[in-house]
Parts: sequence; C-alpha cells; structure tokens
Amino acid sequence: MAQGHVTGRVLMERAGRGVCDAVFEAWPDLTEQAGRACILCGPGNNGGDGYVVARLLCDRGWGVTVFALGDPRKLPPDARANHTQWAEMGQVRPIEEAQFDAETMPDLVVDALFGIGLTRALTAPLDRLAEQLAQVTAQGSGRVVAVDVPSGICADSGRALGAAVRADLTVTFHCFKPGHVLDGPERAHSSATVVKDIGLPKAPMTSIPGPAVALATAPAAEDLRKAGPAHKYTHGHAVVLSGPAGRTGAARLAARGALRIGAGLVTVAARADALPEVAAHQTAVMQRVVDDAADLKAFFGADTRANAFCAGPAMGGGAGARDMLAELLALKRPTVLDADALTLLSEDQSLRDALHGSCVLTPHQGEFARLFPDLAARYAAPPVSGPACSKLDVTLDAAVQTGSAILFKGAVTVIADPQGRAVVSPADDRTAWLATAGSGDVLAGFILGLMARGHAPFQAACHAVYLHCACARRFGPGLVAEDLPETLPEVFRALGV
Ligand SMILES: NC(=O)C1=CN([C@@H]2O[C@H](COP(=O)(O)OP(=O)(O)OC[C@H]3O[C@@H](n4cnc5c(N)ncnc54)[C@H](O)[C@@H]3O)[C@@H](O)[C@H]2O)[C@@H](O)CC1
Ligand SMILES: Nc1ncnc2c1ncn2[C@@H]1O[C@H](COP(=O)(O)OP(=O)(O)O)[C@@H](O)[C@H]1O
Ligand SMILES: [K+]
Repeated sequence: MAQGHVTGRVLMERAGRGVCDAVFEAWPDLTEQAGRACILCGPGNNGGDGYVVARLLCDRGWGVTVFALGDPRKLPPDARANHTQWAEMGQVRPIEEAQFDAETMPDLVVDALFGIGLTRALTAPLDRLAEQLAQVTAQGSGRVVAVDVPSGICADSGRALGAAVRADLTVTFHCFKPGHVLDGPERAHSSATVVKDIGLPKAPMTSIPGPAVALATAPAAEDLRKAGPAHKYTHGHAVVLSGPAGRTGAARLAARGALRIGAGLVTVAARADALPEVAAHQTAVMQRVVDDAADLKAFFGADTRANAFCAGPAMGGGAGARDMLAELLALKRPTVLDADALTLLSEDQSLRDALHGSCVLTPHQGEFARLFPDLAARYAAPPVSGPACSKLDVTLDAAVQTGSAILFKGAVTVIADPQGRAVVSPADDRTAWLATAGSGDVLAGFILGLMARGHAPFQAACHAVYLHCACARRFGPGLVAEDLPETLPEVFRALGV
C-alpha cells in the first residue's frame, strides 16, 4: 500500500486519524466527554484503518469494543500490524458476537468492514448487522461513520451490492471515488461524505488510491470573456428549432439561455403559425419562419454563420419534424439534441446513423432508456458483484455507440464523449431545485450558446452543466427555469469573467 516515499503504515495512520478528526468536526458534542464506540473491522486494509481508529479513540479515554471478521493472522501486513498494536490495548471479539439494539447502542459505530476492496454482496452475519444498524439509527440512537465507503456499497459505482451499511457520515481519503458522487437506481447510503487529506500528491491521477472520477469544474474566465474588437458574428449565431403554436416556451427558454451565455445572435426558427407567439415574448432573440425541411436548408444551408443548432425542446414528432431533423443532421454543424429529437432518434435508425461528432445528446433517464434499451437494462439490473455497472459506464458506452457526446441528466449528471473522456456533476440540496419544468431546456440553450461561441461539443456540455448548477446554487430555493439565464451574469462576475 506504499505510495512513493510514504509507507502504507503511515497512510493508514493518517486515514484513521482523518476518520477521528472528521467525527469530532461533524459531531462536536462527542468531544464533551469520552463515549462508547464499537468498531467493525474487516479482513483487508479498511479493517486496518478501523484498528487505528480503535487505538486513537481509546487514547482519548473512550470505551472501545472491536469486532473482527475473519482470522486476523490473514490480514494484509499494515492492517495486521495495527491489529497487533490494538490487541495490546483491548480485546478483539468475533463479528458473530456483534449485536445492535436501542438499549445497548454505543455513541458511535465505526464501519471498517470493507472499502474499495468490496467485490461481492455482504453475507451473514454482516447483512443482518447492516439491517440492525439501520433500524437502530432510524430510531435516533447512536451514529454510524463509514471508513472510506459504507460497507456493501461499490466504490466504483455507488451501487449497493445487496445489503449495505447506512452511514450518517462517510470519511474518504485524498479524493472522492466515483461511488461517492454517482447515483444509482437505489437509495443513497450516506448522508454526508467528507474527504480527508492523507498527504498523497495531488497529481498525477494514478497516485489516487482506488478508482478515480473527474468532477465538473468551473470554466476558465478567459474562455467565457468577450474582449477586443470582435463583433456579434465572432461569437456565433445560434439557432433553436421551435415547436408549434402553443408549444414555443421550451425553445424560447433555450434561446434565452444561449443569448445570456454569450452567443452573438440567437434565432428561434418557428412555423408561420407559431411566430407571433415567439415574437410576443422576446426582443433580443430573432425569429425566422421555417415551415419545413426545405426552408431549413434554404435559410441555413448556405449561411455558415449559423454555426450551432438546437432541436428537440417541445418540437413535436411526426414526419415533418423527422425530415427537419434529418436535414439538420446533414448540415453536420454543432447540434444539441434534446427531448422530442431524442424520441425521434430512438424511432428511426437512419436518423441515428446521421449522428456525428459535433452532436451533443442530452437525455434524462426515460429518454436514455428509449435510446439505449440494452444499456438501460444493464444499469437497472440489481448488481451482485463489483465493480458494478454505473451511470458513468453506460454514458461512456452510449457515447461510443453514437459517436457523439452524451449528457445523461438526473440529480447527478454525467457527460461523456466517444474518446472516453467523462465528467460527473454531483448533486446537492441546491441543485435539487433544478428539478423544475424547463430547466433542461435552458441547459440545452447553454450548450448551444457555448458551441456557437466555438467551444467543442464535450467541453461545451461540461461547462454548461457546471454553469447550470452554479446558477441553481446561487439563486437558491424557489428557482424556476426562467431564473437560470437571469442568474448567469452574477455567476459570470463571481468567476471573474
Ligand atoms: N490504497 C491506499 O493507499 C490506502 C488505503 N486505505 C484503506 O484500504 C482500503 C482498501 O483496502 P483493501 O484493498 O485491503 O480492501 P478492503 O479492506 O476493502 O477489503 C478487501 C478484502 O475483503 C474481501 N472481500 C471483498 N468483498 C467481500 C465480501 N462481500 N465478503 C467477505 N469478504 C470480502 C476481499 O477478498 C479482501 O480480502 C481502503 O478502502 C481504505 O480504507 C487507507 O488505509 C489509506 C491508504
Ligand atoms: N433531482 C433531480 N431530478 C431531475 N432532474 C434534476 C434533479 N436535480 C437536478 N436536475 C437537473 O434538472 C434538469 C431537468 O431537465 P429535464 O429532465 O430535461 O426537464 P425539462 O424537460 O422539464 O426541462 C437536468 O439538467 C437535470 O440534470
Ligand atoms: K467501510
């Protein structure tokens, strides 16, 4: 477990200390007087971290009981050394003797059964213990801290391989693992996760213990800035295809998003009967009558200044919409495909064959399942062994299948491209306010606007998701879709744009 000049034993000591520090930071009341702790130690290095925690709590005067799984003589060397050190201070009882109920529940239970090494579902008596713990803590007794990952949860995917410990706090080391930020079809297993530094170098990524994940990061201010002698066409002309009369709101939201994010010009292309409705609602956004595929080709085919398109938000289906989409894909320009465009794609193989490397597809879970039924089935199947199929895996596979960037929406959003790059945008209580009608349309507009400004599709999608979440975090509770583009100027200022 050694990393460069640092020995595994030192890393394990720091990990155990990190867990203790995080516990007392999260629950300052536990510092007031020495309490009682129960440590569950597994057969690997996660168990080793547990023996360090046992020793450190005992040093603080806590009453500590350790239950161990398996034969301690078979522990890996660093964990065995910490077991030996603890055995001079206190007892180690077999895990079969562990029992939790409301009367005997200690102040703190430390789950050091399995970390990143979990490969299969918890079996007896661990599944029973996980269940007991969940029942007792649900009644308000005691607290559970998980070392690195709640046992039973796969660190690569965040999915439960059967029964799993429900932790009030998870303490991981160095950086988040994919399982800490991805969501699965199952419930969440830890209320909070904190990362403790154990002194590993920040780069390269290969120095990270366990699986790695790239989180969405803020775009550089200079990538968003407008400066110098540029004119509006320098910043691109974004075009949104609208739905029919009575269904133009989604396209208008996307258009507003594209304009606010800095596209030089934005046009909503609508059928003649829908144009008055579009015109009545907006001023800076332009309109053009586009009744069918022939109009689309006539207006935008030769005009290469129209350099990014968005199709799908409330666009509708049927032959007319299908032909329009076919014409649009034939232009081979940067294109965001959302909502109804995704449904059309799932129904028509020839449209799918026309997808190209400048497309960004933005499905939510339902649209993803229609487009990629095999991947969706693999993701929905209850996992039994690790690493389990994750949202990251299926998004990457979808990108390879289509040859386009895929942005798989949800509480957690994953963006992947056919070259194998992937970024995760994690969820929090503020981004949960994005679950409101039309927020996906604004996101499509953000991607559109950035592509019009010359950002490559995958980059545009990553930046758009980051800015979308940043707007939600900044605006806070009460957010509706219209607020997102209007909050962008504040977000830009905060980023130094
Ligand atoms: N890699 C590093 O640099 C560091 C690792 N540390 C700790 O080490 C942990 C990883 O240690 P290990 O790789 O030993 O893995 P674990 O301790 O997570 O577990 C591995 C052991 O569990 C067994 N196992 C897996 N699933 C099982 C199941 N369902 N039932 C019964 N046995 C099962 C495996 O056969 C193996 O013996 C991390 O999660 C972290 O807690 C920390 O000490 C900090 C530094
Ligand atoms: N808990 C959540 N459930 C669903 N969407 C969420 C959630 N949290 C954030 N979001 C985000 O909100 C947006 C919803 O988009 P979408 O499903 O297309 O809705 P709409 O079509 O109404 O705009 C996506 O960007 C998604 O990632
Ligand atoms: K654990």
